[in-house]
Amino acid sequence: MALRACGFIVFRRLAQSSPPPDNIEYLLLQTSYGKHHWTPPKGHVDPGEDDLTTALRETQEEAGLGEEHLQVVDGFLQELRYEVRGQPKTVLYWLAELRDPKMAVTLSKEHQDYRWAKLEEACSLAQHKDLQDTLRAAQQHLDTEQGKH
Ligand SMILES: Nc1nc2c(ncn2[C@@H]2O[C@H](COP(=O)(O)OP(=O)(O)OP(=O)(O)OP(=O)(O)OC[C@H]3O[C@@H](n4cnc5c(=O)[nH]c(N)nc54)[C@H](O)[C@@H]3O)[C@@H](O)[C@H]2O)c(=O)[nH]1
Repeated sequence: MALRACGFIVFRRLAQSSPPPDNIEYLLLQTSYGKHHWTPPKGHVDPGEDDLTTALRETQEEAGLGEEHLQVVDGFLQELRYEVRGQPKTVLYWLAELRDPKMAVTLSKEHQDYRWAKLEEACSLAQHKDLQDTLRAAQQHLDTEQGKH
């Protein structure tokens, strides 16, 4: 059976020091195992768990950010499919804004570092094209939303 994981592209908006889109930073975490790759908070769906619950649980466990700290953005959900050690894996990412941009991130043992990165730096850390495309889609979504107000 395919592996399945869910998580959040978490972003924060900096105070109006820089104009959009440079006021947006994305949260990436670096694993403390394997090749020390960077991804947004996410993880495997537990048996019987629904996808959004997994995304919230993993974001709490991996970054210390709970549902009450996040504002989920309507209308954004991306599905990635790739192979891990010969097994197909599906990853779903929702998009959420950190309500208090100054709130600290608390890592678990699974990660050794984190970064709040603007789009281009986030894409360079992400390395995989599908994750880069997802980050760009998030930025596009936020740009469009911002244009409406
Ligand atoms: N010691 C050790 N332990 C490990 C290792 N591995 C796992 N553990 C244990 O598993 C637990 C994690 O449990 P959860 O948190 O529930 O799951 P996830 O969050 O899903 O975490 P994973 O790391 O399993 O999965 P991915 O992030 O998907 O990385 C897997 C591969 O895919 C590449 N990859 C990553 N992202 C993308 C992408 O967007 N696009 C594409 N195309 N490729 C991408 C990436 O470069 C890598 O090569 C940990 O507690 C460890 O105990 C390991 O190598 N050594």
